[in-house]
Amino acid sequence: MTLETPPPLPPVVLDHPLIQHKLTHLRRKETSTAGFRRLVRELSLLMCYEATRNLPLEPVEITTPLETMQGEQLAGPDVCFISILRAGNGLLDGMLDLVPFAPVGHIGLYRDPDSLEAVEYYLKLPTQIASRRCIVVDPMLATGHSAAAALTRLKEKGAKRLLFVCLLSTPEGIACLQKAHPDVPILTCSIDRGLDEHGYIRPGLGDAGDRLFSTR
Ligand SMILES: O=P(O)(O)OC[C@H]1O[C@H](OP(=O)(O)OP(=O)(O)O)[C@H](O)[C@@H]1O
Ligand SMILES: O=c1cc[nH]c(=O)[nH]1
Ligand SMILES: [Mg+2]
Repeated sequence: MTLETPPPLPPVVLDHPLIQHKLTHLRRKETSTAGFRRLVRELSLLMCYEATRNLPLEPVEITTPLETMQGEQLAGPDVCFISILRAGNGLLDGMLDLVPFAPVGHIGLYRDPDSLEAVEYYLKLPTQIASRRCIVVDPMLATGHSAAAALTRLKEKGAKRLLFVCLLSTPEGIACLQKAHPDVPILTCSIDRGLDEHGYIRPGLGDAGDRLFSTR
């Protein structure tokens, strides 16, 4: 690291009691597909509340039933969400409930089961990506390869202001992502113990995509 490169910010763990309560039920193996989907939607709504904490506001004059006043509104539609397919899509519904006007980009990545490297198969981004705040969502930060590859690709396309939001992370995944992208803050609901020999998060919640879409 050079003198000019500031050290990465420590990851922010979202320790709100509602988040931790819902996360515990999400992890349970007996949670049904319907329950899993409902919990991910609720969790993503709560995560979005935290992820949008620093969005800029601008003044706006409005009239209440009684008088005119100066209120505040979000300054311009500059935020967008980027979902890392496929499991990232599970986090979109709750986020879009709160920010329904936000454009959404998709990057398709799967983990090669042997090398655990990320393989890209799809990319479609909103216009003017360079001037937007990009909230990148994926439930799982395991080795960190998928998130790091997604952020690299977004930067290649011009994105400059990025934030990565996930449900579960590992110390290994955080280290990988911070090494590749020290400028990108990480928001997570939990830093789990680590990875097993197959690259799964332990204790984790299993395969997020399979549980969301009831595959396998
Ligand atoms: O940090 P990593 O080791 O890269 O692992 C995390 C990735 O693994 C999962 O996706 P997966 O490859 O299973 O694809 P899917 O979403 O289509 O199930 C998850 O949604 C992340 O994208
Ligand atoms: O534990 C893990 C690791 C990667 N992807 C998942 O869905 N789960
Ligand atoms: Mg998967």
